[in-house]
Amino acid sequence: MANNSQIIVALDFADQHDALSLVDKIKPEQCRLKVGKEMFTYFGPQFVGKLVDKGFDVFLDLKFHDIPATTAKACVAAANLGVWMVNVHTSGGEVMMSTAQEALQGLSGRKPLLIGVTVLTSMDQSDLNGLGIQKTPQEQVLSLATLAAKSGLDGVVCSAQEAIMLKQALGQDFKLVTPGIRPAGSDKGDQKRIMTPEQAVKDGADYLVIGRPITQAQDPYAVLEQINLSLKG
Ligand SMILES: O=c1ccn([C@@H]2O[C@H](COP(=O)(O)O)[C@@H](O)[C@H]2O)c(=O)[nH]1
Repeated sequence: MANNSQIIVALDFADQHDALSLVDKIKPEQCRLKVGKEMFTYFGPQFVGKLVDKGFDVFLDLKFHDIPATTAKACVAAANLGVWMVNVHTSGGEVMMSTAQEALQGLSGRKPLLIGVTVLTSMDQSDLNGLGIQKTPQEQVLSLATLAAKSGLDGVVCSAQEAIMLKQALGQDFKLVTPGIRPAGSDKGDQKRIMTPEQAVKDGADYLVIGRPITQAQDPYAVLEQINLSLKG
């Protein structure tokens, strides 16, 4: 069934049963799901397979970053799990990104979207300076996203704060996947470049990655529904 929800719920749980009890109360039409490093390391491909079998679009957020051949083979392995989206770090460079995309394009069957991580939403100017990077986060995101587009990727992970700039520079079809989404009044946690769901969509974000504001809420389903409704209006 077609899924039009722009929300990707980040399942960051140490207990598989906690994650599945949340998932079992959600329908695939209400959101997509993200499996990241924590749950993949604990529960592996089997857990991903359970979500795919339930009919969810799954974003496997493992942020591959390695030599081109290894990265490409990891992306193919992800595709073989039936995931909808997979990602690499743009800082792996043009050859790494284009090799991964070519490997996915060579597969038969549905190809997952390949997305490049730019500057983590938990980082600000001082974090970049600590890496010896003097550019602003916006400049660094633009430069890495431009490289991702040149390498043939389908889009990037960035903050919604960079959405207007990236849509102008790289076009409407280049997908923007934005973590660091915080409904008004919710806790920032370790996120630094944040935006509300409504503003993110207004600015051009295609997909909103939302973890703790939903998963740690007293009533996660109510929060998910409320955000879905706010995006429709
Ligand atoms: O730049 C990035 C890339 C990935 N993430 C991931 O998104 C979720 C965000 O969760 P919240 O609880 O809503 O903060 C999390 O799984 C991160 O690993 C990101 O935050 N920023």
